[in-house]
Amino acid sequence: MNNPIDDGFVTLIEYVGKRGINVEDGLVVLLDHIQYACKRIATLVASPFNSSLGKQEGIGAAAGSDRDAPKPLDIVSNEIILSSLQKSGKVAVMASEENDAPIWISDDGPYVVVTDPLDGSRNIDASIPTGTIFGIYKRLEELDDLPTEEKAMLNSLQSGSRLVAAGYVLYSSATILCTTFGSGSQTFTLDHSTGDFILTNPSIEIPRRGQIYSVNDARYFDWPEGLRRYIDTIRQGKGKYPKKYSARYICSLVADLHRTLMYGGVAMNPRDHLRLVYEANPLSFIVEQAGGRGSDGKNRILSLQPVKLHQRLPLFLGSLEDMEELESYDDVQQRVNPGYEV
Ligand SMILES: O=P(O)(O)OC[C@H]1O[C@](O)(COP(=O)(O)O)[C@@H](O)[C@@H]1O
Repeated sequence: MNNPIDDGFVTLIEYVGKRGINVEDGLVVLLDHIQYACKRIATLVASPFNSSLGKQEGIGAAAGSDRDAPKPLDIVSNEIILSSLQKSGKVAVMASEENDAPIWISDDGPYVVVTDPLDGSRNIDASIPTGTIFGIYKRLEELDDLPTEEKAMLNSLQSGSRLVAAGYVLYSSATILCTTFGSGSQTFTLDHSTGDFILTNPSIEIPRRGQIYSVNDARYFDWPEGLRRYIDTIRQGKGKYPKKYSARYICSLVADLHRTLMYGGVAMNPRDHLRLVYEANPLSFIVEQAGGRGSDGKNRILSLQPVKLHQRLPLFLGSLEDMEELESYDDVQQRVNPGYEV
């Protein structure tokens, strides 16, 4: 018999609280705090007042002079996430793009969180989509007796193959939370009327083939020969899939990946730019769990052992068949990486 009070909708917390999948109670608590932080960030990026943050003394100037300098919203988003993780009582250490070193939170927190709190933030002034990325590991108890700084770093440098969960939140026309707990990938859409993330796709399946490539192709002349040949081939419809590919590039990693998950194809940044620990690893886990592949052009991302917290690498994410074809060109990593201004 149908439950008379069952409205057919499943919220994120109901989903992880056993209606969808079985995860540890501690992880449910942690996710609840992460989703709360992301809802606050969603409000912030859409706020009419966020541009005034850029006028805070010292911050705006730094952002204007250095392309990699944190933008004010990056900093605020970082603080929002840190505060939620602290309040969860479930986190030992947080490693973020915005902090030089990991932040030790609690000796008995069972989890380690790696995050890019606000990716694509240089797009904010134009209201282009942005995103939050996170990955969750278990704390390595065998490191408990090491000095704090050391165990904070080693816990944060776990290989992506040890992720227990990962997610991203896309702040766009809809706010979408995409997760994986290692058994498929799911999406939830924020219902602004109730403040709940509602399950909208319990099992994302990236098409085995797409017809879209996503890359900043102003860099064409800095690309290696293999990558040029690959892109020239697929855009002329001369690849293994005999259709002419289209290009789409938002320049916001989460948005470019989300579209790729929905429609198939490849999203790439062939130069050493994106970060292994808190961008490539969590997103590769999600893509693999959706049936796709994440690679640096040669190796499976999740098999790489991080050696530095802010380690950069070329990143290719997408449909299985497109990725196999791309990698068969061998020489697809952009080795010259001149300082692009925009
Ligand atoms: O300038 P490129 O090589 O096109 O890089 C764009 C990529 O950089 C990002 O903006 C991230 O870089 P930042 O962390 O420096 O903001 C991604 O969102 C985007 O996909």
